[in-house]
Amino acid sequence: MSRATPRKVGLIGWGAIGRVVGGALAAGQVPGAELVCVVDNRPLAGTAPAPQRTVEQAMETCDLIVEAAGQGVVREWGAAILASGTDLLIASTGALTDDTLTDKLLHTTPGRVYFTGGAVGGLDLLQAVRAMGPLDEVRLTTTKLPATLEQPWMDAELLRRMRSATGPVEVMAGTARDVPVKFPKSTNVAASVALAVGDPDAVRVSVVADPAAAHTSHVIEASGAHGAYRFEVRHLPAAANPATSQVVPYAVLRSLAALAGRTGQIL
Ligand SMILES: NC(=O)C1=CN([C@@H]2O[C@H](COP(=O)(O)OP(=O)(O)OC[C@H]3O[C@@H](n4cnc5c(N)ncnc54)[C@H](O)[C@@H]3O)[C@@H](O)[C@H]2O)C=CC1
Ligand SMILES: O=C([O-])CC(=O)C(=O)O
Repeated sequence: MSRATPRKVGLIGWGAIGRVVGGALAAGQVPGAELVCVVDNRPLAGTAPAPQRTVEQAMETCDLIVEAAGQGVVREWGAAILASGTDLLIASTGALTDDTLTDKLLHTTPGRVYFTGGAVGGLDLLQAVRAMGPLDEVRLTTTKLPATLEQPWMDAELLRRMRSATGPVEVMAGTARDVPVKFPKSTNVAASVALAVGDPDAVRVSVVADPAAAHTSHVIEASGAHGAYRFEVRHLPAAANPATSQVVPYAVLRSLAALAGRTGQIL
């Protein structure tokens, strides 16, 4: 059953994700949800289908805010949004590698915090498995085009290897605690896996740059007392931002449909 009154949605981030999400909302493609305003730190000059507002204004007029801007927005505004009574759907899950912030977001009321599955699948099942007890081993291997993984902290030698690579190059091996900090705009998926299994330190992550990676791939492998799990996805990158997979805005729209109470939704 749908909610009696539509959810009033504010969107932070008018980029590769936000434009598709905002366009679909404005076109009425998510019954029970309407786009009220858009927040971005760049002037949008009327290019969005709803007025540009500040985060403070969005909190006053919306009952659900979608973050599709970056980890910094989650850190700066997450708790304030929830404290204002506005629900928050987060795409930049990488901010949740900070336990203090995670704790705050999970315990600040009366708003409720949600995370989109984003670019990866299987998180619902891993969360169910985790309810039976901890997993022994969880691995994520993310492979992308080298240019989408370049970071200011990389030394000249690593950049040279990435730029001249003719095959896959591992650019970082670590955990879901430290990888999303090093690649803030391109490895949120690691933090999403960690949210599903309940422990960022338990997820081993390998980030691979591959000049032949026409598709971004994420392979999740997990095992424990109750079984073994493997999820592999290959996505075309979004044209507007190749660090983001094309499917991500549609994952956000699916999350929004669930929050708007769409019947028949797979949860
Ligand atoms: N959970 C997941 O699977 C995924 C999560 N993401 C997250 O979503 C974020 C957005 O992705 P895209 O749309 O591809 O990025 P994008 O770079 O295309 O767009 C980001 C937009 O947010 C705006 N923005 C940035 N900082 C802001 C701030 N402090 N206040 C207001 N606006 C701000 C920018 O001006 C830009 O318009 C990524 O940075 C990443 O953290 C992205 C892909 C997958
Ligand atoms: O996790 C991220 O930030 C982006 C990503 O890998 C994807 O969209 O496939």
